Amino acid sequence: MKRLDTRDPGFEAAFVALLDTARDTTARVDGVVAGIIARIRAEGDIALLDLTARFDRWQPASADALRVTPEEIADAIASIEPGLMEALDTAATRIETFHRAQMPADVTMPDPAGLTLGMRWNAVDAAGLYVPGGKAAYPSSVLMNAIPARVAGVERVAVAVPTPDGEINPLVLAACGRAGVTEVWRIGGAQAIAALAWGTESIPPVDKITGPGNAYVAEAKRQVFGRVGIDSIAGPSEVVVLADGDQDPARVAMDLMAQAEHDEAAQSILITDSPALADAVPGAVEAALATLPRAAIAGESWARHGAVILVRDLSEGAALTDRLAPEHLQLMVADPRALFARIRHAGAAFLGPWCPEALGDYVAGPNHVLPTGRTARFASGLSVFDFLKRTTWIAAEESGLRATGPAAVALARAEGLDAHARSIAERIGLNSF
Ligand SMILES: NC(=O)c1ccc[n+]([C@@H]2O[C@H](COP(=O)([O-])OP(=O)(O)OC[C@H]3O[C@@H](n4cnc5c(N)ncnc54)[C@H](O)[C@@H]3O)[C@@H](O)[C@H]2O)c1
Ligand SMILES: N[C@H](CO)Cc1c[nH]c[nH+]1
Ligand SMILES: [Zn+2]
Repeated sequence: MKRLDTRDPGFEAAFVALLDTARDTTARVDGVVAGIIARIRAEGDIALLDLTARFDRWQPASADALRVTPEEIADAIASIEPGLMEALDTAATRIETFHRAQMPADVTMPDPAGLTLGMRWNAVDAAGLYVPGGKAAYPSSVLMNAIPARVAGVERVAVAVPTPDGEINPLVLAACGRAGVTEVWRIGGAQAIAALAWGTESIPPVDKITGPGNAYVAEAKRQVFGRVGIDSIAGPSEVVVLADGDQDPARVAMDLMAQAEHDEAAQSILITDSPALADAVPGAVEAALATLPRAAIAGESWARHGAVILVRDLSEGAALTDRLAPEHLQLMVADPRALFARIRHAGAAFLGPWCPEALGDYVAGPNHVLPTGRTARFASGLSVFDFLKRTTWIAAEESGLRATGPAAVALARAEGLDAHARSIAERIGLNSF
């Protein structure tokens, strides 16, 4: 864990180093990922089976075994104890309500020149949803991906989830069932992203790939972009807790560890204007780690990428937060709304000491698939918009073409594009030359 203080002369260099640190598990994974994608493109199912055996330690008998059967989904649902199924249902209902509220309306705009202009939203035909499964199972990520896809109206929804050692978490399958997903593939990592993007003999390609994952998944999504659409780069988890001196160090510590326990490459940062809190939290983190089953992962993340930054005041903290553009931002201060108004770059914000980030991971309603690695400067969390695209349209009668066409003809002539000019001019009897 790094300790920084904005009063120190070396602060700016240390902060820039923190911003620039690559958090990938193996420093650079782009070469490995390019090799995996090339193999899937060249060899299809054979490569998929081989890479699944290598990285997930599971050797399927044939490509048919890669697809989860409807009976397996039904059995999984039946095996979940009712209280847990109720919790899944609460989460699903709340996520659906929030995402329904996001649905945009089509636009139709009659215009005084006699044209009618519009914009229509359509869902993509097929979406591939990546649900991580290497170090933890994520039933919640099934809901966060599949519900917006369904609300947007995507016809084919295919889930890819790795099954390390062949084991699949029943709650993941139950979440697929609850979200109405019937196409589930036991594949993970870069090979899953490549298979969804390019297709194999058994897996038809999709148009858009969404969902979080580790460094290999994030890099694979980056590399297949263009062949398919992607949402954001939702890589190893991050949180910035911006807290004042009235906060309980133990609660702050547990919130930091809640993201650290995802991955050794996760990053948890405390920014505070309170020297006392800055002094207390590292000890509270050690105390929390002593009680956490995933202490090895969380401790490694905290040691490698954690930071405590002491600032002169909360405005300075807000400015640093904007530079970090974290995936999650917790504002544990007396007036969180006022402070939030001064911060522009974060994937999702959690306002007040009673709003731990983990609430948003599961049941609040907004999506937990969020941009990481400072990409919240330009990207947003997953939403129905990721499964929709716009088609603009123009309807013209003769009068509308006569009113607006001459200007287009003039511009087409100026660009030297004769066919453009004549396609309009000859319709309205204008001498184009
Ligand atoms: N940003 C978000 O919205 C969000 C949400 C949930 C989870 N997460 C993140 O998702 C990630 C989940 O990671 P995970 O590892 O548990 O599951 P994962 O499914 O993302 O990755 C597992 C896969 O990684 C591949 N892999 C592992 N080691 C490899 C190697 N050496 N070479 C090639 N491929 C390799 C394997 O194919 C394996 O199937 C965590 O970083 C977590 O923080 C992010
Ligand atoms: N915090 C993760 C996003 O970074 C999402 C998640 C799922 N389950 C628990 N947490
Ligand atoms: Zn989480």
